[in-house]
Amino acid sequence: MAVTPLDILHGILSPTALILFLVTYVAYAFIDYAARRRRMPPGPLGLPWVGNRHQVPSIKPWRQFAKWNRQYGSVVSLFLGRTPVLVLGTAQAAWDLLEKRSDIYSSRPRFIMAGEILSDNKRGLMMPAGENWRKFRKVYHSGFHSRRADTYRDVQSLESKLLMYQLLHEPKDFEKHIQRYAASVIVSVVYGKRVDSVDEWIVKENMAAMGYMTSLNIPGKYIVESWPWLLKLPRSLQWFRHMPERRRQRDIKLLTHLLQDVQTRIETGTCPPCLAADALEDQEKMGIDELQVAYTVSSPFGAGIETTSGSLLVFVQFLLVAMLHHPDTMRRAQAELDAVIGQDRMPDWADDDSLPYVRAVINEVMRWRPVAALGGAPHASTVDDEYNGMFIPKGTTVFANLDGIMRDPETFPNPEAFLPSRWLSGSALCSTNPRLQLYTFDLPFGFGRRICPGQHLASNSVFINIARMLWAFEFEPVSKGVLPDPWEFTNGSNSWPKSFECRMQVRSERIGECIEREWEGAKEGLGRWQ
Ligand code: HEM
Repeated sequence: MAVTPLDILHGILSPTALILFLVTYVAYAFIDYAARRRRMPPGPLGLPWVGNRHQVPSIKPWRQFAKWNRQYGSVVSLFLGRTPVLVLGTAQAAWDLLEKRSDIYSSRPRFIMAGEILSDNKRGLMMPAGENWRKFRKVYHSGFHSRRADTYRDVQSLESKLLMYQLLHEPKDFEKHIQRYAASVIVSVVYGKRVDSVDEWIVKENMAAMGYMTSLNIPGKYIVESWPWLLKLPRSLQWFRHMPERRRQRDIKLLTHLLQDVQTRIETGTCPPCLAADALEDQEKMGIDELQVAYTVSSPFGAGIETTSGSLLVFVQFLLVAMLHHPDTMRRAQAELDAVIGQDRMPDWADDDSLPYVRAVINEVMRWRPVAALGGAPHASTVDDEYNGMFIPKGTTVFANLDGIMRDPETFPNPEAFLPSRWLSGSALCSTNPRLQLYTFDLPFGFGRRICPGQHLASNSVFINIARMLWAFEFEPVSKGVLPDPWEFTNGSNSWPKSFECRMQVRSERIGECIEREWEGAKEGLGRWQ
C-alpha cells in the first residue's frame, strides 16, 4: 500500500514520535548546558534555558553570591538564561581580571530596555566599551580627576557647614539633611547651581528619570532582555517600546533644558566652573553633539547622590552599633580630633593627613557596608579568556561582588567586626597589600577602566562630613539599648540603611558656637552658587 503525505504527518504527530522528539530535545539541551558549563569556573548547577535564574534572589542577590563564593571559590560561574555570569568574591580575582585584563573586561552587558530603548545608548554607565564610552570617560576625567576634584572642595566645605548647622538645630531630620547635602553638591558641580532641598524640581525630575530607568532594569521583568530577536519585529508590534520611548522624549526635554540654562549663564558670565560648562567648551574638540553632552553630564544624578548620602548614613548607623560592641571607636576618634583641631575651628581639608584614626573609621565604614554592594554595575568580557585553567566565554557578565569582597576573611580577618584599627600600620590585622593601606583603599569605587570617575569628589565629601560630624556630635540611640538593625538595608542596586532614629547632641557649647559662626561666614560663599 502506498504511503501518503497524510500518513507521514500522522507518523510525525503520533504520540510516540512526539515523546521521542521531546526526550531528544531535552537530552540535547542538558548535554549542551553541561558542555557549556564543563570548562567554566565552578558554581551552582542550574537548568537548561533558565540557567540559575530561579536560584538568584531578586532582592539583595549579593548575599547569595557571597554564599556561593564561600562554597565554590573566589570565581563562581552561573547562567542567567543563556548568558554566562561570573561572580568575583575576592579583591585579588577582581584585580586579576578587571584591572590586569581591563582591555577585555571593560564592557557592559546589554541593557536593552534601559540602555538601548529608553536612553538610545547615551547613558555612560550602561554604555558598552567603544568610542562613545571613551568620550564619556574623557569628559569625566577632565571634570573630576584628582586635582580638578579638589577645586570643588570650596563648595563641598560650604555645603558641609550648612549640614552641620542643620544637624545642630534639627538633628532628628539627619537623613533629610544628609541627602540634601549630597544632592546640592552634585547639582553644583554639574550645573553650577546649588539647591536648598531635595524637593527642588531639578532634583525631583532627575531622580524620577533615574527611578524610571532603574525600574526597567529588573531581571526577568521584560521578555525582550532574554529574547532580543523581538527587536526584529516591526516597530509598531514591539509593545514594550512605547512607554520608554515616550519617557525618552521627556528626558531629552529635561536634559537639554538644563544644558541650555548653563549655556545662557555662561554667556552672561554668571556660571561658576562646573562639569556642564567644561563639557560645552570641549564639545567640538571631542566631537560630541549637544544631546550627548546633555546625557553625559547627567550621570551623577544616578551615580553620585545616593552613593554619597548612603555612605554617610552607613557611618551614622555604624557609630550607633559600634557604641554597643566597640564603645572606644567614637571616643578614640574624638580624642584625635580634639588633640589636632581643638574646639574653636572645624576640621578642614589640610587636616586629613593628621587624622589617621578618622581616616581609618572612614575606610572601615566603606568596607563594612559598601553602598554599591554589587560593584555598581556589572562588567562584560569582549573575547574568550582563560583564568587559572578555567574558561570564560566572550560576552560573560562579570559581577565584582563588593559586599562579599569586603567580607572575605583572607583579605579582612574577622570581617564582620568593625575594627578601624585594621587600617593602622602596626596593627596585627593591617594588610601588607599596598592597595589596602590607609590612604590607598579604593575598592568601594570599583575596578579598572570602569572605576568610578567621581571617586575623588566622593571621597572628599565623605571625609569632610565624617570628620566634622565626629568632631561636633555625640551619637546615641534614642532609647537605651534600642539600636538600628545593622542588616536592615534598602533593596536597590545601591543599598543603604533603611530609615532609623539617632540622637545627635553637640559635644560642647564651644563647638555649638563654632558651628553657628562658621555657618554665618559660609552664607556669602554659598550665595555665589545660588
Ligand atoms: C561614595 C560615593 C560613591 C561610590 C561608593 C561609588 C561607586 C561606584 C562604583 C562601584 C562604580 C562602578 C565601577 C565599576 O564598574 O567597576 C561607579 C561608577 C560610576 N560612578 Fe561612582 N560612586 C560614588 C560617587 C560618585 C560620584 C560623586 C559621581 C559623579 C560625580 C560618580 C559617578 C560615576 C559614574 C559616571 C560611573 C560610571 C562609570 C563607567 O561606567 O564608566 N560616582 N561608582
